[in-house]
Amino acid sequence: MDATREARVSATSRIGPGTGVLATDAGGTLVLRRVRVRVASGPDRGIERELDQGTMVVGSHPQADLVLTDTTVSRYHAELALLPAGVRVKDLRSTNGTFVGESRIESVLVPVGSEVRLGRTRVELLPSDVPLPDAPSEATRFGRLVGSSPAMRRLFGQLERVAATEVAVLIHGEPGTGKTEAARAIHDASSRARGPFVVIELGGVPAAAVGPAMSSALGGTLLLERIDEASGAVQDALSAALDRREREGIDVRVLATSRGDPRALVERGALRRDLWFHLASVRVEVPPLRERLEDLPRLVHALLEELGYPELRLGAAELGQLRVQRFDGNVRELRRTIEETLLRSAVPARPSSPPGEQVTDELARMPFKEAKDRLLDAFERGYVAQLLERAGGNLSRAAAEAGLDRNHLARLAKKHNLR
Ligand SMILES: Nc1ncnc2c1ncn2[C@@H]1O[C@H](COP(=O)(O)OP(=O)(O)OP(=O)(O)O)[C@@H](O)[C@H]1O
Repeated sequence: MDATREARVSATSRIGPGTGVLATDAGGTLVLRRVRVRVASGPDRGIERELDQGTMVVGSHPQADLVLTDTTVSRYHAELALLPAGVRVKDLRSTNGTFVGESRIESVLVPVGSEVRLGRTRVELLPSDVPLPDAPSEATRFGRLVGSSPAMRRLFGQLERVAATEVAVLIHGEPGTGKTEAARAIHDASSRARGPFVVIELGGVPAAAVGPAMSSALGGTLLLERIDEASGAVQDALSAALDRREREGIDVRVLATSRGDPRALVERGALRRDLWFHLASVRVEVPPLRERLEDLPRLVHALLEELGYPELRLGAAELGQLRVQRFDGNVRELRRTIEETLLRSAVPARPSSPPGEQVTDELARMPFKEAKDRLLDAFERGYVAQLLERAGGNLSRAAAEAGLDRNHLARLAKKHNLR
């Protein structure tokens, strides 16, 4: 297998099945991103080729993938590679150079829609997306996320699809909707499930923590929590870490979450554009709870189960009350509401409730030794009284029954005034 072909196969397996790269279009639909490479000037003007997988070598040699007759173009002039984040343009040591804008480049990642120049020929990299069928999943659960509403089943369909690939995914949605759970579930459903799942909260983290987080996720998944809260310094560190990952082939899949609308972040300059290309070519939105109230019964059941009450069911009246809540805090707020309801309604203690029911409030407030003596005293008195009663006051019989020394039992009986 020659080197180019090998690169093509490995690039294809990197971007998953089918031809093209999984991406999200402006309308939020998953698409297979392909690029139409169109010659925009020079003697071959008008020629077009689809770049739908792996790499394309452009040059004047008849065996190049896109052959140009321009005499300022070298035999193997440049290589284009379709990646989830855009198109990598690499100059193959051409005589007259490869340019993006005014800059002569060696290797650079450019967004789809860019133009590059080889010698005197301009080449456009045009989007040529193929929409993927957006069928809702049959499942009503994905990892720990539950829901049977069309909105959640559509999300599950998208999550199943992205879990089968290696692409970076930006998960966005309101607070408490389940973004972290969605990321965890992607990892668990992916081929990296046995590798580490490392979470780094970008709000407030020092920039120096980014590199080590990437290293500790080797072979697994790194979740960048809340990129909308990353400071400029953290964004710079992230950008450097992602570049290094690509250059050195570091084996880490990256997922990210954001509460804010990620596109607006880029537009107002709050998120570096290159991070957008690296992290947000695939975006999935977790819908707010108020838009899927039909999920409430199932969610309540799942949360009760998690809280240790699998046998409990909420009545119609209680569910009705939940339905009129605003749930600005989404599923996290629902969880809190349920916890509070459980406390208020004094649900019987769970089997796993902490030991020490005999410790009354009064005992609990005493110094430890005093409380312990008091409790032991009460136990001794109760135990010995019942024992003697069963033995009809016969000390020897009672001692034998309880496995106690007769004299010891006599002292205990005396101490508690039982004889
Ligand atoms: N669809 C769901 N099914 C079951 N539990 C859920 C679901 N969505 C969220 N939860 C639960 O709600 C809580 C909040 O979820 P999570 O932390 O994933 O939200 P988030 O969107 O990442 O929040 P934030 O914006 O604060 O980072 C967790 O206890 C999670 O288990």
